[in-house]
Amino acid sequence: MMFVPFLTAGFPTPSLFKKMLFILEEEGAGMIEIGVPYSDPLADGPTIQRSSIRAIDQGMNIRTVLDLIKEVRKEGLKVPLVLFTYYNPLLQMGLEQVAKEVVQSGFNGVLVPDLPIEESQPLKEALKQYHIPLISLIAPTSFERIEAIAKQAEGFIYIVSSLGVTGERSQFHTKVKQLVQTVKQFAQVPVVLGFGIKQKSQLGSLTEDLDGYVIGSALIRIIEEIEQELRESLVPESIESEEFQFQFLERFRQRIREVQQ
Ligand SMILES: O=P(O)(O)OC[C@@H](O)[C@@H](O)c1c[nH]c2ccccc12
Repeated sequence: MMFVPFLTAGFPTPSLFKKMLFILEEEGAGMIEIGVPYSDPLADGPTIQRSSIRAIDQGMNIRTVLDLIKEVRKEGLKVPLVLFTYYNPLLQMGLEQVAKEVVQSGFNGVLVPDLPIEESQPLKEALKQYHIPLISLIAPTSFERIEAIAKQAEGFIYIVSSLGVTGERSQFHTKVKQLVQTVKQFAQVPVVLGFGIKQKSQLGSLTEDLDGYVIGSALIRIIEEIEQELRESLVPESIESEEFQFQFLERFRQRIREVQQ
């Protein structure tokens, strides 16, 4: 079962974000989703939105995210990375340009949550020249639509466990098992599940049909908690200090081990 963390790029600071990518790789992440913070995030719950606001305040946008990833690749990060972004910033940049820069900066896939499959052809074609898959999201919907999306999927399929926005949930929708099995039946690529997962153990028997699980909001909350703890105990140290970052990353590593249990 592949662990697929989601991080908002540049949160809580660009330097800690970069270092967390290396920790996630060391701790066994199979792939990492990198969220470009966006001011009008229709599918993001409150936790992801909070992290986006802070990242935007620190200058994060599609451009700076591509640059950050180029840096971590130069520094030796190997784990596959998926660019997670809304469609508008891509349209503004121009799809041809996006495709070129996505591959140059070292991303391995692209996921655009507000791009319906019916409108995805231009981006898919642009990315195809560089062999970059456009990842499909599947939410609870009709059998026919699941079949259609699953059959054309590239890279992997991301199943959204429930309708609504991202965020931790205490229980999954009762139909999730059925949804996962339906997707799996048609999929030619790996299938991962996301939305509302705090820890691997929560998946129970779903692990039998899945290839991976995504954890987003719970990780953002862990980051906020560690930051808070350290601000209270290391009062004079700034978040940019070596001591703060060292302590932060040690605690982060520990928590990453826990969510994979
Ligand atoms: O936060 P959660 O509940 O762990 O779910 C992952 C999710 O946040 C991440 O994959 C994501 C962030 N923004 C999105 C928009 C749509 C679909 C998925 C996402």
